[in-house]
Amino acid sequence: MTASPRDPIVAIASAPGRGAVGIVRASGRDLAPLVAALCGRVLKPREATYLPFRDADGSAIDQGLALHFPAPHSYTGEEVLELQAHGGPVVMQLLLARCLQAGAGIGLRAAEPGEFTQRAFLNDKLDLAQAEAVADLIDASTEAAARSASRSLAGEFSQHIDALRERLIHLRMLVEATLDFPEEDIDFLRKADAQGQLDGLQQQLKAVLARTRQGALLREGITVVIAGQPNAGKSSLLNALAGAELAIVTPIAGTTRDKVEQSIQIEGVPLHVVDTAGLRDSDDPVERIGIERAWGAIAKADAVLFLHDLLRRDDVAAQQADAAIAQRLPAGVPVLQVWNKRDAAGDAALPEGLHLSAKTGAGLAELRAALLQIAGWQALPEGVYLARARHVQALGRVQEHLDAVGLHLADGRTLDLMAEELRLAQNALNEITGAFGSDDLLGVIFSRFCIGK
Ligand SMILES: Nc1nc2c(c(=O)[nH]1)N(C=O)[C@@H](CNc1ccc(C(=O)N[C@@H](CCC(=O)O)C(=O)O)cc1)CN2
Ligand SMILES: Nc1nc2c(ncn2[C@@H]2O[C@H](COP(=O)(O)OP(=O)(O)OP(=O)(O)O)[C@@H](O)[C@H]2O)c(=O)[nH]1
Ligand SMILES: [Mg+2]
Repeated sequence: MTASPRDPIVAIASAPGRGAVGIVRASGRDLAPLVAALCGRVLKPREATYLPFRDADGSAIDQGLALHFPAPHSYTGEEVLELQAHGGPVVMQLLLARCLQAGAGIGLRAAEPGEFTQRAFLNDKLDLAQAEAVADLIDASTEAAARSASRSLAGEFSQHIDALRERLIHLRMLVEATLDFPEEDIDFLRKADAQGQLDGLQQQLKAVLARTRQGALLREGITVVIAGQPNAGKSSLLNALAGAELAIVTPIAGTTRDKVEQSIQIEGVPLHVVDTAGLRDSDDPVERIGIERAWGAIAKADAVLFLHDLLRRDDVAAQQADAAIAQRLPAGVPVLQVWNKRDAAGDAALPEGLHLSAKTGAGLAELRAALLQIAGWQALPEGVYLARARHVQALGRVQEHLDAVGLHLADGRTLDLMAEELRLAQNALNEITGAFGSDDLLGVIFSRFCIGK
């Protein structure tokens, strides 16, 4: 990255609303005029000073702590000024406005979302995966997500990517060297055990991919659609899982029309549960629209929870209706067969699948475990670092390119294609940590941050 001078920026760094303390933060070069105007003195580096923050007329806006970080030893790697004031929204706005006014001469402007962290990235304080972890840490809604994001921010994920990259570069150099010296040939690669290196690399990649998938799962979760005939108890089950009366429950078949969505978490894994209209042939135009929506949700589901009614297990019409639904379920989506109303079903032998009662809660623990399993969640002994779907996709592309390298290596006559596949594999790895990342990608990632971060 070229270290081009960037505009100084300022923003409220603390959350909107009232708080005990609020922070206004500026980052840039040559902030001395700003420091002088707001604080009325030169500040000792990295030391908190209690002083009045001065308005244009010299009066105090508030008394607080000022912190000055000379470049490059700051969060952004630029010169940073922090004003830690009493955290009222009006105080924060006054301080922000005063900074913009006092900083007009140095071109100070309000920061865009994520711009502080983007600068930390551009100044090599964080790589891209770590910068993403900052946003994920702030957004974390479960303890597991927060702890895992913190690991990624500390660089645990990046270290795995860097280790892969080093091995990949080693193999790449070997192949490129063979290309550069035409008298060398595929035997040279054989002697250098290129195959062994590739195998090792692929194995390591597999392990990293598995862990990254877990990390992405912890961040993104999966969508589970509850589907089945009317009155099976779908809405009752959603309510039982959520622990709240979200969806309307009645004994009338065809109660639910709109989809009802609720995110819950099981062991920290987010599950987006969707309750849908009971599936049947209907002449009611409103119900038909609901049923269409149910099929639409099923088509997009990561897993389908197919709910059956134990009280109708011997009813031939119900069996036929279930069979018709089963036939229409999309191939490739995992389906969990679940029987409801166990509390009222007597002691007859139970059909295959999970059995529960949305009414009493019996069997819900087993259902939760089965949902975790279908999501592919395994609590790893080493712990999880948080990752994103973007990272999993990039690693998947690395895997494809390495598979192609294997084919070319076996072929033995396509060294140049092998070199190209290795280059593409490295590019895909680089996208994760942001080495040579495209500007488009950076724009998308940082624009999703909150302002002041
Ligand atoms: N008041 C305050 N609290 C905060 C932040 C902040 O910006 N301000 N942070 C913002 O997200 C987080 C902490 N992140 C930070 C990261 C690096 C440096 C820093 O000064 N780095 C220097 C020195 C490192 C050192 O002494 O070891 C450097 O990297 O050179 C500061 C904060 C959370 N808490
Ligand atoms: N005994 C018993 N009754 C249940 C259980 N779960 C649901 N019910 C009853 O079954 C009826 C239908 O429940 P709902 O949750 O509305 O069923 P649904 O599948 O959402 O129905 P639609 O929205 O019409 O598709 C209601 O009278 C519920 O009280 C259960 O576990 N045991
Ligand atoms: Mg319902």
